[in-house]
Amino acid sequence: MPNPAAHIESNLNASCRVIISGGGTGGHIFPAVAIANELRRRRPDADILFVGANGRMEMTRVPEAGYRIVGLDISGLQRRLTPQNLLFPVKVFRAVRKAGKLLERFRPDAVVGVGGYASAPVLLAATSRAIPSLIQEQNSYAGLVNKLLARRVDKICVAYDGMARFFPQDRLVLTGNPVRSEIAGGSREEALTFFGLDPARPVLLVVGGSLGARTLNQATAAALPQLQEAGVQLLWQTGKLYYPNAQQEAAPFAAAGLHALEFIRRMDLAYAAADVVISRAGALSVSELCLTGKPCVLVPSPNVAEDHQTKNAQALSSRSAALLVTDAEVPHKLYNVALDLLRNPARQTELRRNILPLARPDATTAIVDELEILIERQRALAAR
Ligand SMILES: CC(=O)N[C@H]1[C@@H](OP(=O)(O)OP(=O)(O)OC[C@H]2O[C@@H](n3ccc(=O)[nH]c3=O)[C@H](O)[C@@H]2O)O[C@H](CO)[C@@H](O)[C@@H]1O
Repeated sequence: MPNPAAHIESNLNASCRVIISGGGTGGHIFPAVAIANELRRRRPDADILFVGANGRMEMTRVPEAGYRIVGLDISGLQRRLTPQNLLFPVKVFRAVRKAGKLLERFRPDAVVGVGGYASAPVLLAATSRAIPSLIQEQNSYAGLVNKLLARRVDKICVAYDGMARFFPQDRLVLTGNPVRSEIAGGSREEALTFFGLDPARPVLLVVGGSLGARTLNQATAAALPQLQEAGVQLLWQTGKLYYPNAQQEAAPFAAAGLHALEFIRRMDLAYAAADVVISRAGALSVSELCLTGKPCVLVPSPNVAEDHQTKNAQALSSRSAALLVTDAEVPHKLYNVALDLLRNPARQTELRRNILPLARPDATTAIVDELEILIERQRALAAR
């Protein structure tokens, strides 16, 4: 097995060296990219290295964002008894050892964990070497890795109130979720040209989270004739797994402006093009909808820990800042609600007015402020 540490060069003259670890889904990866971008904006010579899990989404998305990434061979513990589970402790042991070698070679001033498998070995190795560490927790219900490591790390940046039930109060900072800075800056004109859409007709964006959502895809496939009839254009993000089918289903509607897309790299333009968004209620999707002020129908995934997406969605729907349709209601309700909203500009304006104040545009800055404190502390210690 190749040793990832062996190939890593580190810039010992950089004003700081930081490792950012974690991933698995976009909800972990893109906040990590937002943190890296802000650190690089402040310190253009910062040496930033990502560590992810081999085979997971971060191994392609992070290089696309312009950063180096090293993959560890680590996966999650299955929730039932499987042969892989018997090997789990061995895998963790090996991953922690590799992470340790990586740290010794790269010599980071600080390590950031954003949740997901790869953050566990890196944070374990870092904290046992007294390297300063920071966790960013995106959800109102703490992820397993973050919960397990909370007592070992220096700072825990959270997006919701009430997180002291998971994390030690003395390390907690309420910052909000870091959203990539370009997300709210897309121009509608550029977006319509980019996606080849007609400026005279409304646009609906459907996003099933970074992996796609079966229920949304089934309902969207069934609604294609209705959308065409209504003159609505569609950007339908399907996720990798569902794309081959969805592409076939959408092909006859392409001339009417209804498009299936596996993954949207330019989410800034997708939001800018959209009049209305149907979305899963993952933490980052919700933060981005707040920041872009999009009228939206949220459909929380029922398959996540402690039903946290329902809580994310209710935080908005209870303030009339978004509409909520449950996963079970989707087949008979979702497209009636979405089409009503598309036909009702006054309701769109009301939702926009209510969702915008819920954004936390300074979240990334606040997290990188915390990170810089750790970096400076470490540099001061090293200079002694
Ligand atoms: C099923 C599951 O486990 N979902 C979790 C996962 O969601 P998931 O990975 O779907 O994450 P979010 O909804 O929080 O964020 C999705 C991110 O991917 C980006 N994006 C999405 C689609 C696309 O085509 N292009 C693109 O760039 C979005 O702009 C956003 O930045 O992590 C979130 C944050 O920990 C959790 O709240 C979710 O409950």
